[in-house]
Amino acid sequence: AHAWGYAANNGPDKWVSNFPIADGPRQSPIDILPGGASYDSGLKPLRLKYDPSNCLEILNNGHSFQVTFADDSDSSTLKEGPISGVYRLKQFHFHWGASNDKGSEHTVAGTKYPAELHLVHWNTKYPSFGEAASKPDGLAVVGVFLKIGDANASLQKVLDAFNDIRAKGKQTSFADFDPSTLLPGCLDYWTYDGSLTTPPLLESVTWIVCKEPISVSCEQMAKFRSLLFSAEGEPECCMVDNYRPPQPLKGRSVRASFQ
Ligand SMILES: COCCCN1C=C(N)c2cc(S(N)(=O)=O)sc2S1(=O)=O
Ligand SMILES: [Zn+2]
Repeated sequence: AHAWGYAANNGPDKWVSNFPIADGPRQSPIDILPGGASYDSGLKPLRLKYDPSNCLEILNNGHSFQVTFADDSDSSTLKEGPISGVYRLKQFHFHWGASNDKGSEHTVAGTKYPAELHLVHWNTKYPSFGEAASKPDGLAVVGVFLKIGDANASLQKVLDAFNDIRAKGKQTSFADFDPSTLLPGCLDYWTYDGSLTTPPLLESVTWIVCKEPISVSCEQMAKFRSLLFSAEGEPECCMVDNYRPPQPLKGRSVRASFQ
């Protein structure tokens, strides 16, 4: 069976055949309707503390690129917000479009952003990431929209590593990067219970989507699109449109940390 991807023959509409949970009750992403979200004064501010020395490497996994962190201690963590306990940062990655009119996974009243950042954290009440990934409260992903504007100096550090990871399976060391430099100034957020947006689509994610986007320039978006879905020696296939479209809300409520 061919692996999952984003092409016509293996893309989001085909995932259900190998991953039936694709039609489950708490799938992600969703279209966020600000008018339909309910303000919850009990929601705390996000408490993010990241240690740049935990940054290990950057890799092209064939469906996105990700920056991986050492998660053997509580030095890069997410606390408070809608969650209880301590969640450790495992990796961050992005989703983006072939053009600036699409690319984000979550949408806001139908608005698509050119890209979306995901910071993936796992609940330390479980012994490992792999264990956590299958539990309903196992993961917490912070989503940040990217909007066309000024070049983003922090993002540029990540893009400068792309020449070493252009093809699927390539990886290179990537050190001393502080992912909090990729966060917007205001950390107001929407939150809801959802899933991984890629196979295995596990329904284990507390989603925390920031209302305020960060900036990315057109040139920087072009750099994202210079990556390849394909491995070295295969016909070149540009890594673009690696996003799953919004899924049915199925009765879930979306809460807002702000009025
Ligand atoms: C047991 O491992 C299960 C899969 C592990 N992961 C793979 C992804 N493709 C993935 C996508 C994620 S997303 N787009 O929902 O943030 S988080 C995530 S992940 O949790 O890092
Ligand atoms: Zn993602």
